[in-house]
Amino acid sequence: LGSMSSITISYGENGPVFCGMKSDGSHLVTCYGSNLAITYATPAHLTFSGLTAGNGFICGLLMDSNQPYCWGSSGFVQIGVPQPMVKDSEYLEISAGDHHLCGLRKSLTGKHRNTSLVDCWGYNMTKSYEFDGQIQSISAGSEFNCGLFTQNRSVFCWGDETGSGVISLIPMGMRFQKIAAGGFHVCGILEGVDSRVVCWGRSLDFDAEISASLVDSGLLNVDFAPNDPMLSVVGGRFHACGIKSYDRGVVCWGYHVERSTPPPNNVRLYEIAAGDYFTCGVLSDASLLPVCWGVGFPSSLPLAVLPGICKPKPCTSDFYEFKNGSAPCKSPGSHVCLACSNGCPNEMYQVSACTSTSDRQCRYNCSSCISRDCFSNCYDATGDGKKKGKFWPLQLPVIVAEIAFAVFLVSVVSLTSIIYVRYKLRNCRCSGRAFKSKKDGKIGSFQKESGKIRPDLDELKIRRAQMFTYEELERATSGFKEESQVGKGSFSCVFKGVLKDGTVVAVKRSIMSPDMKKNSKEFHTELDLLTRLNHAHLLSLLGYCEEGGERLLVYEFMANGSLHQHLHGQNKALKEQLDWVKRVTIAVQAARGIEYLHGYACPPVIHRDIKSSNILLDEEHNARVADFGLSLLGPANSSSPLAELPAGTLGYLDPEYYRLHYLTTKSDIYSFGVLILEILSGRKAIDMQFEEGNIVEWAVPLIKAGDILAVLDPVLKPPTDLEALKRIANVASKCVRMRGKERPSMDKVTTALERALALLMGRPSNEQPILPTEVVLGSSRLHTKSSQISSYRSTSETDVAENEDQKFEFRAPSWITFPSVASSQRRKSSVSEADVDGKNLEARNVGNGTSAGDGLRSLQEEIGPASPQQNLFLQHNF
Ligand SMILES: Nc1ncnc2c1ncn2[C@@H]1O[C@H](COP(=O)(O)OP(=O)(O)OP(=O)(O)O)[C@@H](O)[C@H]1O
Repeated sequence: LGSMSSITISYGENGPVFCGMKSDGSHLVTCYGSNLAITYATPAHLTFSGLTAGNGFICGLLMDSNQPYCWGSSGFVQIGVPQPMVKDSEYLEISAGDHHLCGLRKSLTGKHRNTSLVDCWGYNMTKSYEFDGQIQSISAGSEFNCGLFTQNRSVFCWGDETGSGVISLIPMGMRFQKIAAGGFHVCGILEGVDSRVVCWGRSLDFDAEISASLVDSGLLNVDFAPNDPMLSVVGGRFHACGIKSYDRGVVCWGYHVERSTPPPNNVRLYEIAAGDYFTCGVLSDASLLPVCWGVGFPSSLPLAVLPGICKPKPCTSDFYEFKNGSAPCKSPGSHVCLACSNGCPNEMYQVSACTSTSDRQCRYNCSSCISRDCFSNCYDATGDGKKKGKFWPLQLPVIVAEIAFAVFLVSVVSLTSIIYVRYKLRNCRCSGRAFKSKKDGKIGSFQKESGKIRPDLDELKIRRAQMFTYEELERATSGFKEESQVGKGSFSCVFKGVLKDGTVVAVKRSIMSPDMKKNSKEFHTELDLLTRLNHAHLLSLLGYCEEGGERLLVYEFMANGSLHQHLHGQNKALKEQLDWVKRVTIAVQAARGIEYLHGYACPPVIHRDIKSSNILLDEEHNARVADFGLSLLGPANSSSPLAELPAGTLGYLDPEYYRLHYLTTKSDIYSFGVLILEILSGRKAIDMQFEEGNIVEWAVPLIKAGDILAVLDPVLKPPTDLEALKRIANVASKCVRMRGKERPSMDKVTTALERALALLMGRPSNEQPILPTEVVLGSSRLHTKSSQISSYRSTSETDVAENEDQKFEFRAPSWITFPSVASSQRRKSSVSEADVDGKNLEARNVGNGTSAGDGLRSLQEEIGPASPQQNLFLQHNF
């Protein structure tokens, strides 16, 4: 949609893609997004002078031939050079709508010099159009196009206006600097100093009844076009955004759905481009990175792009030449011209006008500061004696008042904190004593009864991470001697240790690598996350030590090591120990741990390194997910991915994330799918001793062909009824689908695994909720706790019991804890096993629109016929 630019956004059922011309002056294109047909086909060696995009495709204007070249997929616009192409025709500008592309031919000469030709290709549009008058620029909407005449600065539009009314609503007698078409509307910036925006068309028609009813019902929000002077404007499907002239800030208007990210505050942008439901802009700083807002796209992208098109003529007045150290344009005599800002933001005055090489400069007016920015700037700028003299008399009273208020505030806060801490310390001492007495009394006898030497484990966990000295841990692990070592990771060694009080722990010691920064980062990530997370199937952190260059983490000791050791170790007996019920139980428990990370931690945690060596087993083979060194706090909404460089382990790494750097919780789902295949087959994720070394490539075709027996681990006898394992294999093959969007979410995976486990154990359960975790899975962890509580209660020490109860309350601060309820009980949503077991997943995705989605759909029904692709995209995104 819109006009040709250095950045563009394609949309459609295969997902959005942002493309931009590289910032290095090479005129090459770089793209980012989930439509593989576009990202894979992005030409690596073709150079372009500008870009435009439609539904599922991108087109660029080739630098060499001045002809369009398109890539991606479209049923209407030919990929490559669109045809039919009039021989030797060259274009000044191209612009794409949903399913069409138009190109403005280079100016004609001679007696035709006052005629303009526009060639279009695609849906309902393939034709050469001739217009009287010179056209300066063209801009494409969903199913129409508009042009701006050079001489009288008036706008004309052509195409299908059934849904938009853009042709009949064109404002008369207005002169425009530039125009931008959106889905069903057009906006233009008026000539003159006020550079106001005027929009017309049905999608921004605020009087329409439909808009009013949707706004009233709270399904959509509508903002009105601002009166601010604008430098640039772009149109999305039902919204428009502009860059304000005085501060290069961004403002959007039109419709936006509740869940959409608002335009960023306090950023300055050079250029913007709109997709259908989101918009991106290039930051006006040295980074030249895009930032995005709206629905369904990351908020920042890791690729620097050019902020404007290279044009083969010098910049006119009102424009200045963009320079970023290196030359932004390859061809000599070409320049990127950026519009000069007009005016200055509040509290500022203009110190220099826009020149041919720089924008106008503004400076804070220190005598009328109100905002913090202004104060800090003026404070910094007081090297100038005169200013200083003027500044202090005016601002001194304000500053004195502020300092007095701050001192008062700090005193109140400190006093409250001191009272609170003293109160807490008193409680701590009490519970400490109580605990001691418990240890001497009933509790001690309980521990004796259970025969375990884990006296302070729960106490440690309640206090979250305890700080250990290096000396303590060195002593606990007998000087980190080799015999104490129980495992080794890429950046750490793990030792078994016994603390002074008898607690058996695992101590993870970072290997001193040259990349200390990375070590330290992983250490702090894990420390930070684990002190806040709390779930029966996540490995608990007991403490840490950070002394000099040493980084140590102290965990509960998992007596049975890792799942990897069991499945792939030398000891065959270990493998046989894990029968089918135990293996599926481990899968369910690990799934619950991950489900907690994705669905109950806020914001969600993406583990990024799910694999069998990170699934640890306690003395009863209950699973805990471990190793959070790579984890990231994900976006609250999994439809808006993070832009992250890939990290993880080969064989488990989500291919979509690996190739596109596009990270959501669905990347963990892929790794978990690999883990299930590993559990079923006993094969490693990558094992080159087999002809097909990649477990996914090997197992998925067999599962799809229904040959489950060929996949199952030959070490174990297959169960008599294969149904449960078949279902699990099907879940795995859905988890490892190439496209993240098509993989099930973790709660659906957990439900399916729980039901398969019940089936395997001879309790087919389809409707009734599954028993609480620990009952089905036999973990003693919570039984221990409840028996502890009841044993405390049975004593006369009621105060002790209360204290213990308080401890349980205290265990769940900002993170939700749900250690004992089956996921099928937790979830109110009508997730059925069919979601993952096969039949309804896709259908459900499509039909599961939220109320906002319904709102948009009805809006679309009202304002115009949506193509099947549009419908799909709407349904998918809302
Ligand atoms: N709490 C624990 N109790 C018992 N053994 C453990 C514990 N934590 C880790 N281990 C053992 O140490 C091994 C290494 O763990 P670590 O988390 O450092 O690395 P990794 O996940 O195997 O590898 P990488 O760090 O390269 O991803 C584990 O596979 C496991 O066998």
